[in-house]
Amino acid sequence: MTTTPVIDATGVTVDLGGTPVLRGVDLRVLPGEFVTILGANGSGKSTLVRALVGLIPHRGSIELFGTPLAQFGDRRRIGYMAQRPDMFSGVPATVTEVVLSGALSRRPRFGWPTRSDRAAAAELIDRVGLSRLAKRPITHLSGGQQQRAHIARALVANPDLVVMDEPMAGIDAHSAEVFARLLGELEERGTAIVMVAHELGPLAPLVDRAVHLEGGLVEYEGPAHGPGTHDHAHDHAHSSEPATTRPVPAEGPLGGQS
Ligand SMILES: Nc1ncnc2c1ncn2[C@@H]1O[C@H](COP(=O)(O)OP(=O)(O)OP(=O)(O)O)[C@@H](O)[C@H]1O
Repeated sequence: MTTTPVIDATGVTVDLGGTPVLRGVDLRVLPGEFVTILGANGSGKSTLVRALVGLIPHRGSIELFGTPLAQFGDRRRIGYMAQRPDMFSGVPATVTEVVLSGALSRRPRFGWPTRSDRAAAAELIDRVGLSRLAKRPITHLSGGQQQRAHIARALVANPDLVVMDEPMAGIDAHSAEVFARLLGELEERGTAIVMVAHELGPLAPLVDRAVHLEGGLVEYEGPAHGPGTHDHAHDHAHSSEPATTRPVPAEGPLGGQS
């Protein structure tokens, strides 16, 4: 029996402002896989995830859950978190409203939040440590607290695919551990995760595969090495690199955990 990939992208090419930003990227993600997109600033990471969720036009082929992107209508199966999400910055929405909006936008028909939507939102707000701030306008929260609210928003509809662009930016060590536990639970339930990251920290052991972009091309694809995936003492003894996950050329087949 073959498993339908959650994402099957071939030759994804994107031009922005007349400049080629992605130049034929292939990406295949299976249910339950956690793939991290790495690369220097400007290498095309955000452009790739935005193309994958249909936010910007592309050439090449993208299929989600076996359906071409243009025909894919089941948006509630996808939890997306943009880089530095600021869509609520001009709106006096509370933390609860922001998190609940993640459930509403993924319902087939727009409607009032159901009791289970509210329960799911309250649980996630609690998990990310924002219960005390649930009724506050999101703009009154610190940057890291807002980031945690947006993480809760992306996960509230129990998606089958989570796409996140640098969700760890600005969140503290304890919140990163909580986030790792949430993602670990999703991964166990078969949710696929695609995450743009510069540092993985406690997420590193969850990652199945790293895709490293350079100049809009896949420069490396294979196991992610870094803290949590191999010996820390070895890192400190033999490397002066910061505590970040840096892929190295693969020796084994793709998709394996080192
Ligand atoms: N609207 C645009 N018009 C023209 N060029 C753009 C546009 N948006 C992005 N770019 C360019 O596309 C390239 C890739 O940008 P992208 O945001 O995908 O990079 P990134 O790898 O996510 O970087 P970072 O690590 O800084 O978030 C950059 O060189 C950027 O300047």
